[in-house]
This record gives sequence, C-alpha cells and structure tokens, in this order.
Amino acid sequence: MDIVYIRDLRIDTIIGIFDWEREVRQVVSIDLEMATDIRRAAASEDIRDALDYKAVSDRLQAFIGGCQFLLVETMAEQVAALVMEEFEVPWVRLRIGKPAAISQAEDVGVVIERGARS
Ligand SMILES: Nc1nc2c(c(=O)[nH]1)N=C([C@H](O)[C@@H](O)CO)CN2
Repeated sequence: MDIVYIRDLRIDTIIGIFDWEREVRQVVSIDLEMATDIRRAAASEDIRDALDYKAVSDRLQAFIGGCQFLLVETMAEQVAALVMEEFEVPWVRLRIGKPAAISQAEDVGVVIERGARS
C-alpha cells in the first residue's frame, strides 16, 4: 500500500460548542493520509491515474468551509466518509486540529483511521 498525503491543510470554518464559536470562524488544521497504489501514475505520469491531492484539497476546502459542526468528531467522520466515497480511497488516517481552541495548548483535536489497508 502506498500513501498520498496532505499535511496541515488550513481551512476557515464555524466549529465549536460555545456561543462565540458559532459566530467567529476559526481555522482547522488537517493532516490526511490516503491509501492508494501509485504505480500506474508513476508509469504513465498522467494525473488522471493519480489520487490528485489538489482535487482532494479543493473538495475539503469547499466542504469544510461551508459546514457548521459543533464537534470536531463529527467533522472528522464526515470528512473521512467523503474522501473514501468520492475519491475511492479504501483507507484513511485523518487528524483534525483546532489550534486556536485552547490558549494554553498548541493544538487540540482528533485522529481517526477508517477503512481497511490493502
Ligand atoms: N472531544 C472534544 N472536546 C471538545 C470539543 C470537541 O469538538 N471535541 N470542543 C470543545 C470546544 O468547542 C472548544 O474547542 C472550545 O475551546 C471543547 N471540547
């Protein structure tokens, strides 16, 4: 199994349980690892044979930028499902952090793995 990854993708969104968080957009930071087989793309050098990290990044920007989740857990589950379904990815590891949420902490959030490595 190979991995195509995106690291520290930063997206402005509404997320959180507190009143101020329902009004002020804040940044979420995303690390995403996606299982794939890179050999066909490596041989053809055709982006259509690759799991296109630009296309995934653009899709996540549109999805997360338009959402208003309360919990980072809900966001993580929906992002994992979207990536697996729309980009035919069998396994993902996803970290979503809220770096501005806790002033005494550098970052807080969740890490999930979904699907099966092949
Ligand atoms: N496990 C979680 N804990 C907390 C979350 C969350 O989404 N998942 N959210 C908050 C608040 O929104 C926080 O980010 C504001 O500082 C608290 N705990």
